[in-house]
Amino acid sequence: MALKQKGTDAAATDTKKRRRVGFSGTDAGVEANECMKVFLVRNPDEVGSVDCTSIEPFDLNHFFGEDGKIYGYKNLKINVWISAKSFHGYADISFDETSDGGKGITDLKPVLQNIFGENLVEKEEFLHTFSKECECIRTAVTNGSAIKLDGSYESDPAVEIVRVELQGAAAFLYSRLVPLVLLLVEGSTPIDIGEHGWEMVLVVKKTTQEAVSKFELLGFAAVHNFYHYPESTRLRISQILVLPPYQGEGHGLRLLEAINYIAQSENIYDVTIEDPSDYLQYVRSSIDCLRLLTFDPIKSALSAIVSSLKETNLSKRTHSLRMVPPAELMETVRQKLKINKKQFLRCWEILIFLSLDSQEHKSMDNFRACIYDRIKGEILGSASGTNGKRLLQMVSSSNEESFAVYWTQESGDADDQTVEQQPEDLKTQEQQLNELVDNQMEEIIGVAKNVTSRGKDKLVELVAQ
Ligand SMILES: CC(=O)SCCNC(=O)CCNC(=O)[C@H](O)C(C)(C)COP(=O)(O)OP(=O)(O)OC[C@H]1O[C@@H](n2cnc3c(N)ncnc32)[C@H](O)[C@@H]1OP(=O)(O)O
Repeated sequence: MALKQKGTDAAATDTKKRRRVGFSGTDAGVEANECMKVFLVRNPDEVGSVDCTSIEPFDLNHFFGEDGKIYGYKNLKINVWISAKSFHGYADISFDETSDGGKGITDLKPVLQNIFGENLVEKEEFLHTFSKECECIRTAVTNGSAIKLDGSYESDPAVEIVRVELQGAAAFLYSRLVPLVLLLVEGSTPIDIGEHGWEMVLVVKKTTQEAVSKFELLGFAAVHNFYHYPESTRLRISQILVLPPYQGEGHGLRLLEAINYIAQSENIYDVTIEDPSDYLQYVRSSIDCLRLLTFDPIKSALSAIVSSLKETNLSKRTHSLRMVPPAELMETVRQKLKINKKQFLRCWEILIFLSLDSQEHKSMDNFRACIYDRIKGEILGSASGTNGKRLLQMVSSSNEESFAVYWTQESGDADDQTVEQQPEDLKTQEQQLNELVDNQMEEIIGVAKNVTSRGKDKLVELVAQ
């Protein structure tokens, strides 16, 4: 890590020699997101340059204290280069002056250590890693087994998917990847590689020069195999990351397909994803809907619900119409496709939407009314009818969903007495519900569009049922 005051040489890194100046007024600090940049580099020539691939961490602020700010520096710049070959990092820190303007001078070293750990090295060592430390990917890959998926990477046979147990060389590789995981996978913490049952699925690109194979890592997923009573195993995708230069090229999708393939070929109980990001959920639902479009057992149940949505008038309903599939169908989907119940329910709504004519107002209104009733039921749960409930959470059965918290306006419940609520500050429960329904409709429409553009022929078959 190089720490330097602008206009001075490396010798000036001694903090004691730094000139201290006063800030006019209290030091407002600078957000880490504004002064820190991270670059992914493939060769030594790029080190020190800010014109190479920069990665966009979801939020650097959260590494820096409660308010995400760095105090005591003028014109601070933190540039970190990460090697795409060994995943070592080198940090260059520069600033004009330091001064305690009332909030101290943030000690940057421990924060960077928290993110980059032992991967962070001095410049000279970092430059050496490009020739010396290229082996960690190759060693991990050589210990793994390739997964061949039909139609996958036909256009680029150099790209391979490899499955490795998370121990030895693979565990070492994972430890090198931790900083990228922390920076790019929101809310992540390093997985405990000492725990039994972890594996990684890697996407790598192989180049062979002078009979020596070299591998470039494009992405990976960390997957946990855990026991399911009485005698099966579930697969939980804990972290999935496609390196920024390669995102949007289909690698995330292939990783998910490879994991589905493993689950089906080894008769795993089902596949779950731990707290999926919105985009990952979108990619996952797109794939699962496409798989379900050609899965015959869903067709009759789907066509029955579609018919009732076309015929019923739900606008004056006294009880809710539920769009849930039959329990035995959920079980068949789990057994054959390894799609867990929660995920199948999501896809089920998307498939119903895809089977409806968006120009037919009645069936679309009915569809929305069903989504509304479902969300309302999830939120109010057993408390429906007691509208005064102040705080509610939606908890997933598969332990993979986010929580939602709602306040309602009505009082009367003992809990309400503890919170001072100004009616003008609150949205009504109805508004909150409608917002949620709008968001849900947006998600459904987003996936439906993608599925339509990629599976037109399969869709024609489905709608013709
Ligand atoms: C559990 C967790 O880890 S949650 C956190 C997930 N990870 C992150 O957020 C880290 C940063 N992001 C990433 O690493 C990646 O963006 C990921 C893993 C989320 C997705 O991987 P990517 O390689 O970027 O996505 P990929 O290219 O495979 O797919 C995305 C696009 O291809 C489309 N696509 C391509 N082929 C197909 C196909 N056959 N069927 C359906 N969709 C397809 C997808 O629909 C999507 O299109 P769009 O965005 O243009 O509408």
